[in-house]
Amino acid sequence: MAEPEAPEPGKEEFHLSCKAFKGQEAQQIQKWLQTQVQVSVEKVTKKRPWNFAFVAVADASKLLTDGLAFKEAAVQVRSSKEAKPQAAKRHADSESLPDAKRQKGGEKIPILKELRDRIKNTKRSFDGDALEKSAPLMRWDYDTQLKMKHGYVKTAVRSFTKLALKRCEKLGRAVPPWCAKEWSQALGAPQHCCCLLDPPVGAPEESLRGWRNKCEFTIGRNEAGAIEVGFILKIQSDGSQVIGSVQEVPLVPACMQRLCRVVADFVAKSDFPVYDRRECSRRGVWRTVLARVNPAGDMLVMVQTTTLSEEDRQRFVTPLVAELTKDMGVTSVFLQFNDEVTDAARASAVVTHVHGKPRLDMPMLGLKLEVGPLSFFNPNTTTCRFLMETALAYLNLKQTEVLLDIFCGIGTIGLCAARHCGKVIGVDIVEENIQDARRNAEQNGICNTEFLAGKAEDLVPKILGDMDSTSEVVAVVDPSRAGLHPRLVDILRGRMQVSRIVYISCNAESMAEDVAKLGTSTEEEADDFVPTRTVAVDSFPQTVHVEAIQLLERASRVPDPRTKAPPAAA
Ligand SMILES: C[S@@+](CC[C@H](N)C(=O)[O-])C[C@H]1O[C@@H](n2cnc3c(N)ncnc32)[C@H](O)[C@@H]1O
Repeated sequence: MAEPEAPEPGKEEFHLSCKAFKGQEAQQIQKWLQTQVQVSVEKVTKKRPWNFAFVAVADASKLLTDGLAFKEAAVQVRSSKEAKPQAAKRHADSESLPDAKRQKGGEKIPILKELRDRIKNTKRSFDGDALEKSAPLMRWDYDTQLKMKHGYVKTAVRSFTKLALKRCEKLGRAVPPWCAKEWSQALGAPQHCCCLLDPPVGAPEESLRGWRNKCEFTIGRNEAGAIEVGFILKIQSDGSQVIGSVQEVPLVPACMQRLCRVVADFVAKSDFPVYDRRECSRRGVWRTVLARVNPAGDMLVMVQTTTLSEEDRQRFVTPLVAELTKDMGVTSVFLQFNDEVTDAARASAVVTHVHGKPRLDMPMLGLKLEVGPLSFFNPNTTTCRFLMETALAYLNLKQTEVLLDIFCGIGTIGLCAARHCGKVIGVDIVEENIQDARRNAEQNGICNTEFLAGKAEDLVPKILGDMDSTSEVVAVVDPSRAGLHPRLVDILRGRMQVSRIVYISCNAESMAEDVAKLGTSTEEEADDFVPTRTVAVDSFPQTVHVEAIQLLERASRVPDPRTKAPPAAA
């Protein structure tokens, strides 16, 4: 974080700090100084997240009185000269920053896990704007962000052995060899890591901003009560929400920022009210807007309302479509009806295609993929390519192998991998994803794929059970944040046809739990998995999120780095 600009020389300058300053604007501090403390203010330097400010005042006597308080919280006052030597310590002291870790070269890299935990704990009482909420890493340059993410994934890799040791103790079994310190040392892995860690894959300069290809905006009211289309900032105790503008949010592409303004104007002028989310009401019409954009700038938009009669629907659909399709690149418009308490509609909610093309083209590694409003697609088109390339390198497929693409979405990984292997079998719980995957295979002339809808934990045992024992299977798993179902872990570990697993995760902490389980079955003699290589891929610049790719191989195929002994016969 940049230090605040110091006040001009020659003025009486003070460093004020107070926990209630956090989230306040400079004008609020200035107003308090003038009206409550009654000092004449020359200058206030303060940024919103900081809990401190630099002020220059004409008469310091009132500032230096005991018991100075802002919103009933004590204010500490020091002269700026006195405060300066503290500046280096301030990163760690500030309530808004995670503890920093000093690297060998003297550079300080904040610890991402602490920031993530802090954000999780203050979710409901968040007191900032949409920029701070959705782009909390903005204050660090991108190089530092990438180091923070690499460090976070490294911490997760370090926990593989700790979690495996705990599990072995619980199961009363011996610890697998890859947990030994000597294993890590012989491999030349980073300290306390049981496997190699590749350099992180970052986003290119041109896609550090406006990278989201899909956003879901809420239609509601901002702090001042005006209609706003943007991100939820706060949920109040009565169920109402405060919506923050996305006009300054760097992850949102300019076309979607414009869309939010256009929809807000349209809603403000419409005869239908905004949906009131308070528990005592839960009435109204306008709820959310979903937008997807492709690299060509074509946009798909889905507007969610409560269920309307055909007559009411007709009253606003034509003018809404006219407004949306004026000059924003909107090529598809959908409506969704949702009468649930939350805006997360059920899979059975009615979705109607009301204008334009029914699908949006998403090019990927030479393929032409198509997505609908509800299909899953990686939210960052640029880094999705890097993610696919890295996953393919980790998969290292052979023509004799079958790729099991578990949690396949619209088939992105499987379709990119299809020409490198004998067959792809994809599984996803969402029927629309599977239909898209089949259509995508057909449109790209890919004939060696099969996509099945259902729960992975139910379908994968059947798929592997139907294969003969000599089949060579490689699995790629890309689950949601919760990680793998225990039944899926057991089946992947227990079926010897599965020789490698490439685990793609948006939550390295749940992945670590699964890696420990895949590496330690109840049977000590079993040929369990060994984590062999990891990499962080940053698909989410400016946010606290990162993807990790982990390769796991059967112990019998991994040479022991301590003895350089060849792998045991598979
Ligand atoms: C992180 S996405 C992965 C998408 C895909 N691999 C890609 O590259 O675009 C997780 C996917 O898991 C699916 N899913 C969630 N729970 C599931 C389950 N129990 N069984 C099968 N699929 C599931 C979701 O529908 C979603 O498409």
